[in-house]
Order: sequence, then structure tokens, then C-alpha cells
Amino acid sequence: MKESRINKAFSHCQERGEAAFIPFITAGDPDINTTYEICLKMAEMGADIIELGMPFSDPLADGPTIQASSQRALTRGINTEMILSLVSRLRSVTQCPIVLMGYYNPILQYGLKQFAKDAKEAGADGTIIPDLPLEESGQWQKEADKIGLSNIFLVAPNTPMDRVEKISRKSRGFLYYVSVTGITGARQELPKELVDGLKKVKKVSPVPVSVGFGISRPDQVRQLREYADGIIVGSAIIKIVEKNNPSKKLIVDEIGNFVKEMKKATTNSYAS
Ligand SMILES: O=P(O)(O)OC[C@@H](O)[C@@H](O)c1c[nH]c2ccccc12
Repeated sequence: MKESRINKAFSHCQERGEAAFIPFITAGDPDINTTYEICLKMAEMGADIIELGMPFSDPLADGPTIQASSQRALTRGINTEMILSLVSRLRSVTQCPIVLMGYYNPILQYGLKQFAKDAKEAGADGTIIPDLPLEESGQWQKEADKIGLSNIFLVAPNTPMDRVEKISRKSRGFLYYVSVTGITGARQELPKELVDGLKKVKKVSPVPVSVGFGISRPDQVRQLREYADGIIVGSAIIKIVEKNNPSKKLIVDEIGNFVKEMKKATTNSYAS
């Protein structure tokens, strides 16, 4: 099978001795064209993989920052078709891997088979479906595997190790290690047990392990880069959208600067 863009991104980073940097952005906040510009800028400034959020009205795992962002996008009328056409516009100009983050209900309503087909055709590389537990994932996993989309699972610090092992064997592309039990959102300090947790998960996982939830600064990236294969940041980026609204130019430029700085922090050569 052809090597996936996600696998390539991780091997590229591994060869260079750095962690992958994975920024998250909500599709359609403040509008779909700005999301397009933001994604291109993120890729240009060193994003290794982009996590693109598909807004949903009932986002269980999301903290206030991402909830508000989803709400803004929904108010403007964003829908799945618009997001997939955004992905295909991006795919015609960049090879940066794109992972779609979305809740299960809208995907189920769209139709599992149809969604897999359309997402793949648009040029998406994988999915993160936070409310789809391993036990209920069989059907989606089958469609995703068949078409060549990587379905990425999440594990948390309170997931028992035998379950982590099981989940990591089903996870494609990478495994998402949630740094804290709870919701997304920038936090001042990372939990003390985080490095230990990551080490344990990395030991059993056959796929790269990326860590997310509560990461917002380069010094935190430097603390984590040798223990994680990838580092995921969402709320800190959405805050840049909020702060610079309504200037689209400022939003795009500031996110570009932030991604550049965070990516730099994933490399060992960066002076701390
Ligand atoms: O926002 P944070 O704390 O930086 O965490 C990343 C997170 O936002 C992103 O990966 C994400 C957005 N929505 C999610 C829902 C579930 C799991 C993960 C996510």
C-alpha cells in the first residue's frame, strides 16, 4: 500500500529528531475562506499535520474556547459539504496531511460509506471522532480502512493500560494521548504525571503517539518533545482568531507566527 501522508510526516520528523507539530483550527471560523488562508499559512510555517474541526452543536469534549468557535461557524451556516470542498481546495495546493475532527452523529447522518468516500476524494487523510469508542467503531473503521483514511483514537491518563494497548493497535496514523482527563482548553501548567503517562503509552503503542489538550506555549512543547511523536494545539490558536477578529489579515499572520514559533520548539536544536 502507498505510504500515507500522515506516516510520511512522522517519518520525516523522526529522521530529523523532532516532534510533529499539529495545529487545530475550526472550519468556518470566522469564515471558510479565512480557514483556507489559515491552513495554507500553517502549512507554510511548518505545521506537519493539520487537524481541521468540523463544528457540531453538542461538542462533548470541547472546552469553552472551541465550543464558542464551533458556534460561530455554525451560526454562519457551515456544513459538511462546505468543509469537504475546503479540503479539496487545500489539497490542490498543499500536500500537508489533513485530519478531520468531528463528532459521530453528523458523520452517521451523512452516511458512513459516503462520508469515507467523499472525505478521501477531497484529500483528507484521517479522522478523529472523540465520541466514538473502540467498541462502537467497527463499522466506521471498516469503511475508513477500506478507502485508506486513518481513523485516530484517543486515550486519556485514566485509560487502563491493557485498554491503551488494545486501542493503540486499532489506531491508524497515530494515537491521540489526551494530557488531562477533561475538556480541551489552554491551561497554565501541564500535569506533573504527563511525561510518565506518555512514556508508558509510547512503550505499548505500535503507532506514533501525539499529545494534546492544554498546550499553548513553546516552553511546554520543549518539555514534551522528546516524549511525544507529535504535539497538538487547538485552543491557543482559536484564541488568536478571537483576539484579532475582524481583521482576517491579522488572524492569518498571527497564527502563522505562532505556528512558526511552536514548530521551532519541536526541534532539539532550539536553544531553551
Ligand atoms: O484545545 P487544546 O487544549 O489545545 O487541545 C487540542 C484540541 O483542541 C483539538 O485536538 C480538539 C478539538 N476538539 C476536540 C475534541 C476532542 C479531542 C480533541 C479535540
